Amino acid sequence: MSFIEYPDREVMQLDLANKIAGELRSALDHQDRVSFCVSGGSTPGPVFDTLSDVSLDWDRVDVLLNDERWVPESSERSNTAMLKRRLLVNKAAHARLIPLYADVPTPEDGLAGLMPAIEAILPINVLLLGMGDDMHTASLFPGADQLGLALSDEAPTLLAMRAPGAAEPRITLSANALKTAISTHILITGEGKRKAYEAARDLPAQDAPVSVFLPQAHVHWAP
Ligand SMILES: O=C(O)[C@H](O)[C@@H](O)[C@H](O)[C@H](O)COP(=O)(O)O
Repeated sequence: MSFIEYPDREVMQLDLANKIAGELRSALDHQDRVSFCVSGGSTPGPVFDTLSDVSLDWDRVDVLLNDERWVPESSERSNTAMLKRRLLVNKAAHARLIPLYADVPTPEDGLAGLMPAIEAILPINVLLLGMGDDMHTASLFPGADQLGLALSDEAPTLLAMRAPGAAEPRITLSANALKTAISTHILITGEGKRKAYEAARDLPAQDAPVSVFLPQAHVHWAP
């Protein structure tokens, strides 16, 4: 595990984009296809902007979200729409998006159709996680209805998730699926998330789901 502190967000975003590009290129030297699993939310956008214009064999890269809010792409809350605006453009437009949303009423309705394509691209080559002030990551929220299962060895690859801290029903990769990652990066900004990260190191997974990834993660932080 490593904690990398940057003087400002722009330096961090550029450095992390370069690190991820290097890891993807290295994986592409050894595999026909590689998988890049990314967080939604508001923090990773500038990293995606930089990555989208990096030269690599994007047509051999499978991109998927860690999790998704169960909303259509027309919603401003859609992580899929954000990904299509910020990452899957320019050179990276040639990447293949593995969907994490389907136009059915609930995430439970979508699981069976979405799961096979995700299982087919595991293990993850490069994983980019975010974190909330409540120490959730992906949609593994403290107090979530299926958190225990999602953190367990028996977890399926994909689960529906509802939580007091989540504005809408979610779908999320399980901890097991996310922990297949060969390289894990966690991207956080601001004093609140730094304090949350420091607290998470000493808390059980049920209270700090992000903690299960810390031993193998490179945590990138800027004020
Ligand atoms: O769907 C989501 O919201 C994300 O996948 C989630 O896990 C995110 O990474 C954190 O909530 C941080 O979000 P911000 O980057 O917006 O603070």
